[in-house]
Amino acid sequence: MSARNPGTNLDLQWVMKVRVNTQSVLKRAQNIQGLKTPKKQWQAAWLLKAVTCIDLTTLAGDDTPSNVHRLCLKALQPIRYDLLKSMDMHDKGITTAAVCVYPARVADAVKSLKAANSSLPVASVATGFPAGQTLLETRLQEVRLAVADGATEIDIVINRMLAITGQWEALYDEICQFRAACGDAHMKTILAVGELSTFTAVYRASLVAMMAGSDFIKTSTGKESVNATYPIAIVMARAIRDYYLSTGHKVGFKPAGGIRTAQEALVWLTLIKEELGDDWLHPHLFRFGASSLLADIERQIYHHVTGQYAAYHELPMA
Ligand SMILES: O=C[C@H](O)COP(=O)(O)O
Repeated sequence: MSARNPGTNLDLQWVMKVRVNTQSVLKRAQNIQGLKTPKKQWQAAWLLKAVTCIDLTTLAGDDTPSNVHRLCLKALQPIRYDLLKSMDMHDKGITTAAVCVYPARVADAVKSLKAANSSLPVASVATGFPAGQTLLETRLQEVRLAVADGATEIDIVINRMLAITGQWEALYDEICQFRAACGDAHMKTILAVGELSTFTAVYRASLVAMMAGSDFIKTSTGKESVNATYPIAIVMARAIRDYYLSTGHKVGFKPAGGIRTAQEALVWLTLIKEELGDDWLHPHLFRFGASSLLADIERQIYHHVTGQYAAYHELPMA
């Protein structure tokens, strides 16, 4: 990951003066979706880039040490070796950016990666994921325990009640406390945008999260009914850009929830390139939070290499 965002004091005046123009955001999103995405070998290259930006995720009630182990092995060899060899990419060390699990599974992931002699980061969701409706002390302790178990990235969820009711100072204070509890672990702040009522609220929550020292802002838990959408991403990307122009600190962006196809991944990369520029097209500033995107990307790469579509059973998945 890159240099950390140290955060700033809460600038409430800035937060409150923001107004987002819904129509122009929707128009921009349509415009981006209409742009041509790369084809042939350029598409394959972009898809490999997408792979390196995935936080390969399992966040299920029935997660066990063995499926976390499989997830880790898949993160370390995300694309079948023979396919990479055909593209002369077999020796480029392509892995996903991280694995992402529940706090209780962090130790399993750390153990599997260590056994594989890998330093791939383990990200843990925390702070009462997905609802964030546990007591503050419990949420803080969850962060500390995940870090103690070896997580080097923590995906916190914000207290939506504070954002929905406009208690920005209280939200800032909570996120600052989470940042302190993270210590050296990088903090991604999940806004759960599907539960915030307006684009203006999304922009304000993004700003507050960055002022409080988030290293990334992330759209969703994947458990809300509305997760990562392109219009919301534009609002968050503009907040990231404005924060960078004002403070000089680059904050990363992580869309998450419902991103399943290679074609969507290409649109997301286009959106980031258009809105934030090439600096953000790297895992230290951009991640996909996704549990099943990799399967489709590997399938498209199989098609690129062989000219045929693989059955899902031909590609070993986490
Ligand atoms: O942070 C990651 C999300 O929970 C993943 O959501 P997904 O299962 O819809 O890909």
